[in-house]
Amino acid sequence: MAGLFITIEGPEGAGKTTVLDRVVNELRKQGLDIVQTREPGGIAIAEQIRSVILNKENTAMDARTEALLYAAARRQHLAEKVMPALERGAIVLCDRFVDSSLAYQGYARGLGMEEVGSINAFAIDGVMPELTLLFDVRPEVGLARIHHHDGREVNRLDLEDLSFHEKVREGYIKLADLNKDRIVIIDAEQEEGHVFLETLAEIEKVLR
Ligand SMILES: Nc1ncnc2c1ncn2[C@@H]1O[C@H](COP(=O)(O)OP(=O)(O)OP(=O)(O)O)[C@@H](O)[C@H]1O
Ligand SMILES: Cc1cn([C@H]2C[C@H](O)[C@@H](COP(=O)(O)O)O2)c(=O)[nH]c1=O
Repeated sequence: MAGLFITIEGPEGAGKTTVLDRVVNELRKQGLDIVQTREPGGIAIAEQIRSVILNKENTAMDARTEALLYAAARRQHLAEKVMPALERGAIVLCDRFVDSSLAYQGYARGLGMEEVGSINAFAIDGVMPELTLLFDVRPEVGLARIHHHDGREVNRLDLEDLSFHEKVREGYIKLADLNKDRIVIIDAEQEEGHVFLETLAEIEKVLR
């Protein structure tokens, strides 16, 4: 595939969406063909799956069902949006991808990173990002941010206890250790402007 696939990862309230919006603006000003998207979601079918997974009423959802639904949404989003964009040579910037499933379902939920990796191998069929930026933030900082963010709906995963969110962060750090050639850690507790500049610089490195 001719394009470039970049993902942004991190715990709740890390600032991914805020910084991604600024980065996309900047890169579009440079005349680049940018597709900004997110998981779960990004296209109608995956957004419908998202609303099932994140619905606060769905407290009975089994952990494996949750993992499978994320993988299903991922497959549809890849097939319908990401792969066609990469094939035409675009730069795809995606808020979350398979590392979220490994950190949240594999590590924090305890399903196992390998097991969750296996169901996702079927979904992604070899498509992996060239670069992943991991926005690292302590969960208490990230959660405080989202609770003060007017208009941001608190979803089923946000409501997990602090120890779950601590495990998510731990899972991400393990993934970064295992994938040093792909995952770059950004200190997301810095002031937003610094996070933006560091993110842009990392992306520009792979664009060169
Ligand atoms: N570096 C920063 N310092 C302080 N606040 C920030 C920073 N970056 C973002 N915020 C604020 O934190 C809140 C959450 O940001 P944002 O929605 O971008 O996070 P996110 O990583 O996309 O979260 P989630 O994945 O949980 O939806 C927003 O109110 C945003 O303005
Ligand atoms: C892709 C993916 C996401 N999650 C979790 C992470 C968040 O709690 C929500 C998505 O909400 P956001 O506001 O868009 O960040 O879903 C997950 O557990 N596993 C995944 O694969």
